[in-house]
Amino acid sequence: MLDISDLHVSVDSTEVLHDINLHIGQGETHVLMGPNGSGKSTLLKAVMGFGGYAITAGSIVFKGKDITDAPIHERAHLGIGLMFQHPPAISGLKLGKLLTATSTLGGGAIEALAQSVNMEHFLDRDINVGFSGGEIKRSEVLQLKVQQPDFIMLDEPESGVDLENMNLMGKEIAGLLEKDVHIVNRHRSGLIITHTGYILDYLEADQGHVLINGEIRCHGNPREILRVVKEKGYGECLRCKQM
Ligand SMILES: Nc1ncnc2c1ncn2[C@@H]1O[C@H](COP(=O)(O)OP(=O)(O)OP(=O)(O)O)[C@@H](O)[C@H]1O
Repeated sequence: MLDISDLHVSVDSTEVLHDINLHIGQGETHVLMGPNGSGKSTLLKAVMGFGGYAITAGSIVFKGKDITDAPIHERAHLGIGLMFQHPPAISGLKLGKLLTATSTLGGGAIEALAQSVNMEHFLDRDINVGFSGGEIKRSEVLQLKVQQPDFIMLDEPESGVDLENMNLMGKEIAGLLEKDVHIVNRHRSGLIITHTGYILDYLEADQGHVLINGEIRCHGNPREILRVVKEKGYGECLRCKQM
Protein backbone atom coordinates (compact mmCIF):
# COMPACT_ATOMS: atom_id res chain seq x y z
CA MET A 1 0.00 0.00 0.00
CA LEU A 2 2.78 2.43 0.94
CA ASP A 3 6.30 2.38 -0.43
CA ILE A 4 8.80 4.89 0.85
CA SER A 5 12.15 4.72 -0.92
CA ASP A 6 15.42 6.50 -0.10
CA LEU A 7 13.48 9.41 1.38
CA HIS A 8 15.25 12.54 2.63
CA VAL A 9 13.20 15.27 4.30
CA SER A 10 14.32 18.73 5.39
CA VAL A 11 12.66 21.18 7.73
CA ASP A 12 13.85 24.78 7.61
CA SER A 13 16.71 23.62 5.36
CA THR A 14 17.95 21.16 8.00
CA GLU A 15 17.78 17.52 6.95
CA VAL A 16 15.70 15.68 9.60
CA LEU A 17 15.13 12.35 7.81
CA HIS A 18 17.92 10.52 6.01
CA ASP A 19 17.42 7.76 3.51
CA ILE A 20 14.17 6.27 4.87
CA ASN A 21 12.95 3.01 3.35
CA LEU A 22 9.61 1.60 4.47
CA HIS A 23 7.16 -0.79 2.85
CA ILE A 24 3.72 -1.28 4.36
CA GLY A 25 1.50 -3.86 2.67
CA GLN A 26 -2.29 -3.89 2.50
CA GLY A 27 -3.81 -4.95 5.81
CA GLU A 28 -0.60 -4.47 7.78
CA THR A 29 -0.11 -2.33 10.85
CA HIS A 30 3.38 -1.06 11.56
CA VAL A 31 4.70 0.67 14.65
CA LEU A 32 7.27 3.44 14.69
CA MET A 33 9.33 3.93 17.82
CA GLY A 34 12.33 6.05 18.68
CA PRO A 35 13.67 8.67 21.07
CA ASN A 36 12.19 12.17 21.34
CA GLY A 37 13.17 14.35 18.42
CA SER A 38 14.30 11.46 16.22
CA GLY A 39 11.96 12.44 13.36
CA LYS A 40 8.87 10.23 13.80
CA SER A 41 6.26 12.99 13.49
CA THR A 42 8.24 14.50 10.63
CA LEU A 43 7.92 11.22 8.71
CA LEU A 44 4.13 11.15 9.18
CA LYS A 45 3.78 14.79 8.16
CA ALA A 46 5.96 14.23 5.08
CA VAL A 47 3.77 11.28 4.04
CA MET A 48 0.65 13.42 4.58
CA GLY A 49 2.23 16.19 2.47
CA PHE A 50 2.42 19.09 4.91
CA GLY A 51 4.07 22.27 3.68
CA GLY A 52 7.40 22.95 5.37
CA TYR A 53 8.49 19.31 5.11
CA ALA A 54 10.59 19.38 1.96
CA ILE A 55 11.30 16.08 0.25
CA THR A 56 14.78 16.62 -1.13
CA ALA A 57 15.33 13.08 -2.44
CA GLY A 58 13.53 9.75 -2.73
CA SER A 59 9.90 8.88 -3.33
CA ILE A 60 6.59 8.03 -1.71
CA VAL A 61 4.32 5.68 -3.65
CA PHE A 62 0.78 5.07 -2.38
CA LYS A 63 -1.46 2.42 -3.96
CA GLY A 64 0.93 2.36 -6.93
CA LYS A 65 0.76 6.12 -7.50
CA ASP A 66 3.78 8.37 -6.97
CA ILE A 67 2.59 11.02 -4.50
CA THR A 68 6.00 12.48 -3.67
CA ASP A 69 4.94 15.89 -4.99
CA ALA A 70 1.17 15.55 -4.58
CA PRO A 71 -0.66 18.20 -2.54
CA ILE A 72 -2.15 17.26 0.81
CA HIS A 73 -5.80 17.22 -0.37
CA GLU A 74 -4.93 14.77 -3.16
CA ARG A 75 -3.29 12.44 -0.64
CA ALA A 76 -6.36 12.69 1.59
CA HIS A 77 -8.62 11.89 -1.37
CA LEU A 78 -6.47 8.88 -2.23
CA GLY A 79 -7.09 7.58 1.29
CA ILE A 80 -4.35 8.77 3.62
CA GLY A 81 -5.44 9.96 7.07
CA LEU A 82 -3.52 11.30 10.06
CA MET A 83 -4.24 11.55 13.76
CA PHE A 84 -2.15 14.46 14.94
CA GLN A 85 -0.06 14.49 18.08
CA HIS A 86 -0.91 18.16 18.62
CA PRO A 87 -3.77 19.16 16.31
CA PRO A 88 -4.45 22.88 15.99
CA ALA A 89 -7.42 24.59 17.64
CA ILE A 90 -9.58 26.29 15.01
CA SER A 91 -11.75 29.14 16.29
CA GLY A 92 -14.87 29.69 14.21
CA LEU A 93 -15.02 26.18 12.71
CA LYS A 94 -17.39 23.75 14.42
CA LEU A 95 -16.37 20.12 14.66
CA GLY A 96 -19.71 19.04 13.17
CA LYS A 97 -19.24 21.40 10.20
CA LEU A 98 -15.78 19.96 9.48
CA LEU A 99 -17.13 16.41 9.64
CA THR A 100 -19.97 17.22 7.23
CA ALA A 101 -17.54 18.92 4.85
CA THR A 102 -15.09 16.00 4.80
CA SER A 103 -17.56 13.19 4.16
CA THR A 104 -20.63 12.19 2.21
CA LEU A 105 -22.33 10.97 5.38
CA GLY A 106 -25.55 12.60 6.47
CA GLY A 107 -26.04 14.37 9.82
CA GLY A 108 -27.65 11.31 11.42
CA ALA A 109 -24.72 9.05 10.58
CA ILE A 110 -22.22 11.59 11.86
CA GLU A 111 -24.22 11.98 15.08
CA ALA A 112 -24.16 8.19 15.57
CA LEU A 113 -20.38 8.04 15.00
CA ALA A 114 -19.92 10.93 17.43
CA GLN A 115 -21.94 9.03 20.05
CA SER A 116 -19.72 5.97 19.61
CA VAL A 117 -16.75 7.99 20.93
CA ASN A 118 -18.74 10.13 23.41
CA MET A 119 -18.36 13.24 21.30
CA GLU A 120 -21.99 14.02 20.50
CA HIS A 121 -21.92 17.14 22.68
CA PHE A 122 -18.86 18.49 20.90
CA LEU A 123 -20.23 18.78 17.35
CA ASP A 124 -21.32 22.35 18.04
CA ARG A 125 -18.02 23.42 19.52
CA ASP A 126 -15.08 25.06 17.77
CA ILE A 127 -12.51 22.40 16.91
CA ASN A 128 -10.17 21.70 19.82
CA VAL A 129 -10.86 25.09 21.43
CA GLY A 130 -10.75 24.29 25.15
CA PHE A 131 -10.87 20.53 24.51
CA SER A 132 -9.05 18.46 27.14
CA GLY A 133 -6.20 16.18 26.04
CA GLY A 134 -8.46 13.12 25.96
CA GLU A 135 -11.24 15.02 24.15
CA ILE A 136 -8.78 16.08 21.47
CA LYS A 137 -7.81 12.45 20.89
CA ARG A 138 -11.44 11.31 20.73
CA SER A 139 -12.15 14.13 18.28
CA GLU A 140 -9.25 12.92 16.12
CA VAL A 141 -10.59 9.34 16.18
CA LEU A 142 -14.04 10.63 15.25
CA GLN A 143 -12.59 12.50 12.27
CA LEU A 144 -10.89 9.29 11.09
CA LYS A 145 -14.12 7.31 11.57
CA VAL A 146 -15.93 9.81 9.37
CA GLN A 147 -13.20 10.05 6.72
CA GLN A 148 -12.57 6.26 6.59
CA PRO A 149 -9.02 6.49 5.16
CA ASP A 150 -7.38 3.32 3.83
CA PHE A 151 -4.02 4.22 5.31
CA ILE A 152 -4.16 5.55 8.85
CA MET A 153 -1.26 7.23 10.58
CA LEU A 154 -1.56 7.75 14.33
CA ASP A 155 0.87 9.97 16.18
CA GLU A 156 1.02 8.86 19.83
CA PRO A 157 -2.66 7.94 20.27
CA GLU A 158 -2.07 7.12 23.96
CA SER A 159 -0.64 10.43 25.10
CA GLY A 160 -2.84 12.31 27.57
CA VAL A 161 -5.57 9.64 27.54
CA ASP A 162 -6.91 8.20 30.83
CA LEU A 163 -7.19 4.42 31.27
CA GLU A 164 -10.92 4.24 30.59
CA ASN A 165 -10.64 6.34 27.46
CA MET A 166 -7.58 4.34 26.42
CA ASN A 167 -9.80 1.30 26.35
CA LEU A 168 -12.29 3.13 24.12
CA MET A 169 -9.55 4.53 21.87
CA GLY A 170 -7.76 1.19 21.60
CA LYS A 171 -10.92 -0.59 20.51
CA GLU A 172 -11.85 2.18 18.07
CA ILE A 173 -8.40 2.19 16.50
CA ALA A 174 -8.46 -1.61 16.23
CA GLY A 175 -11.85 -1.22 14.50
CA LEU A 176 -10.51 1.39 12.08
CA LEU A 177 -7.67 -0.96 11.19
CA GLU A 178 -10.13 -3.86 10.71
CA LYS A 179 -8.36 -6.02 13.25
CA ASP A 180 -11.35 -8.37 13.47
CA VAL A 181 -10.97 -9.15 9.74
CA HIS A 182 -8.42 -11.69 8.53
CA ILE A 183 -5.34 -9.93 7.15
CA VAL A 184 -5.90 -11.21 3.60
CA ASN A 185 -9.33 -9.55 3.53
CA ARG A 186 -8.29 -6.32 5.22
CA HIS A 187 -8.32 -3.14 3.15
CA ARG A 188 -6.77 -0.81 5.68
CA SER A 189 -3.19 -0.38 6.80
CA GLY A 190 -1.67 1.69 9.55
CA LEU A 191 1.46 3.29 10.92
CA ILE A 192 1.41 4.11 14.62
CA ILE A 193 3.91 6.11 16.62
CA THR A 194 4.09 4.92 20.20
CA HIS A 195 6.43 5.47 23.12
CA THR A 196 4.68 3.28 25.65
CA GLY A 197 3.28 0.52 23.45
CA TYR A 198 -0.08 0.59 25.32
CA ILE A 199 -1.88 0.55 21.98
CA LEU A 200 -0.38 -2.90 21.32
CA ASP A 201 -2.71 -4.25 24.03
CA TYR A 202 -5.60 -3.60 21.63
CA LEU A 203 -4.18 -4.59 18.27
CA GLU A 204 -1.47 -6.81 16.96
CA ALA A 205 1.07 -4.87 14.97
CA ASP A 206 2.87 -6.75 12.22
CA GLN A 207 6.18 -4.94 12.21
CA GLY A 208 8.08 -2.41 14.30
CA HIS A 209 10.71 0.11 13.22
CA VAL A 210 13.07 2.21 15.30
CA LEU A 211 13.98 5.69 14.11
CA ILE A 212 17.08 7.25 15.64
CA ASN A 213 18.53 10.59 14.54
CA GLY A 214 16.44 10.53 11.38
CA GLU A 215 17.45 7.03 10.30
CA ILE A 216 15.61 3.74 10.61
CA ARG A 217 18.08 1.66 12.59
CA CYS A 218 16.15 -1.49 13.40
CA HIS A 219 13.13 -3.55 12.32
CA GLY A 220 11.42 -6.37 14.16
CA ASN A 221 8.61 -7.61 16.32
CA PRO A 222 7.18 -4.49 18.03
CA ARG A 223 6.75 -6.13 21.46
CA GLU A 224 10.28 -7.49 21.34
CA ILE A 225 11.65 -4.05 20.43
CA LEU A 226 9.73 -2.48 23.34
CA ARG A 227 11.07 -5.09 25.74
CA VAL A 228 14.65 -4.48 24.65
CA VAL A 229 14.27 -0.69 24.78
CA LYS A 230 12.74 -0.87 28.28
CA GLU A 231 15.62 -3.01 29.50
CA LYS A 232 18.56 -1.55 27.66
CA GLY A 233 17.49 1.73 26.04
CA TYR A 234 17.60 2.78 22.41
CA GLY A 235 21.38 2.33 22.28
CA GLU A 236 20.71 -1.37 21.83
CA CYS A 237 18.79 -0.63 18.59
CA LEU A 238 21.93 0.95 17.15
CA ARG A 239 23.57 -2.47 17.47
CA CYS A 240 20.57 -4.20 15.85
CA LYS A 241 21.47 -6.48 12.98
CA GLN A 242 17.96 -6.73 11.54
CA MET A 243 18.47 -4.12 8.85
N1 LIG B 1 9.17 23.29 11.94
C1 LIG B 1 10.33 22.91 12.47
N2 LIG B 1 11.36 23.80 12.60
C2 LIG B 1 12.55 23.41 13.10
N3 LIG B 1 12.83 22.16 13.52
C3 LIG B 1 11.85 21.26 13.41
C4 LIG B 1 10.56 21.55 12.89
N4 LIG B 1 9.80 20.44 12.90
C5 LIG B 1 10.60 19.48 13.42
N5 LIG B 1 11.82 19.97 13.73
C6 LIG B 1 12.91 19.25 14.37
O1 LIG B 1 13.03 17.97 13.76
C7 LIG B 1 13.39 17.00 14.74
C8 LIG B 1 12.39 15.85 14.67
O2 LIG B 1 11.15 16.27 15.21
P1 LIG B 1 9.91 15.28 15.30
O3 LIG B 1 8.76 16.07 15.87
O4 LIG B 1 9.72 14.62 14.00
O5 LIG B 1 10.44 14.21 16.38
P2 LIG B 1 9.68 13.00 17.07
O6 LIG B 1 10.53 11.79 16.86
O7 LIG B 1 8.27 12.92 16.60
O8 LIG B 1 9.75 13.43 18.60
P3 LIG B 1 8.80 13.16 19.89
O9 LIG B 1 8.95 11.70 20.24
O10 LIG B 1 9.40 14.05 20.93
O11 LIG B 1 7.39 13.56 19.52
C9 LIG B 1 13.41 17.71 16.08
O12 LIG B 1 14.74 18.03 16.40
C10 LIG B 1 12.60 18.95 15.83
O13 LIG B 1 12.98 20.03 16.67
